[in-house]
Amino acid sequence: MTFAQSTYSEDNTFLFESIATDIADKGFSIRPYALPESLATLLLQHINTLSDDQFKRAGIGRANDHMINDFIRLDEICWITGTSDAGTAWIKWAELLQTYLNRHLFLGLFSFESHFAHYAKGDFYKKHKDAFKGEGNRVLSVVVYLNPNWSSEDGGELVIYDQNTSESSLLNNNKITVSPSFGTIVVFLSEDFPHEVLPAQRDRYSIAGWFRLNNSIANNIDPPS
Ligand SMILES: O=C(O)CCC(=O)C(=O)O
Ligand SMILES: [Fe+2]
Repeated sequence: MTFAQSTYSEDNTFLFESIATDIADKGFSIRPYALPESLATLLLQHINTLSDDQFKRAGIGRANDHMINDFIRLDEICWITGTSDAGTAWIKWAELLQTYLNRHLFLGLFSFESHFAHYAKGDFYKKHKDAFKGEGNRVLSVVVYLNPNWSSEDGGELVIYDQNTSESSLLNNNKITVSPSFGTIVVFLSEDFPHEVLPAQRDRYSIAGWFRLNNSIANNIDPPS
């Protein structure tokens, strides 16, 4: 059995159940150190083998609207296509999550796209949304982090703005701050949560992915990315 196959068969039921419950309750889920260890390790090993020129400056917008904007984001990305054991294992895991969430939350998730991201020292991604209402496009965002021994001085936190939190969290300005620590998983409804990445003080590695609707169902002509 290859590593990819063994990761595929690992039992994720408890994890997927907690993610589904969180999404149903509040629209997002933050699960520290939750990615199956074998998968997280495989992804980290793989990311370490990627050379600088396999990463490209990330843009904003899609197709004709696509552009690089230094004031909005500085990270570099590498799309995951499943040509490596690690990429295949990751995509399989995401498919299992997709199937589970469709079965339990009826989200109608149809396809998945994802990329590795590298934020070098000083890089950030300003407050943004991953999708806009009515575009019928990205439904659910997932981010996992691949940074062993991340400390608070290393910055690079993900800040999620929750417009609907109860009064008890008003003290935090309706902000949820997530450390990009190894194996932490964040999942949220793409249209509902503006978020940003604070400047990283050292190299920060992650995967960002999006589950989408079937675009023919969403009645939206989907331009290639
Ligand atoms: O890396 C993160 O914490 C989030 C990245 C992000 O928001 C994005 O790529 O859209
Ligand atoms: Fe984002």
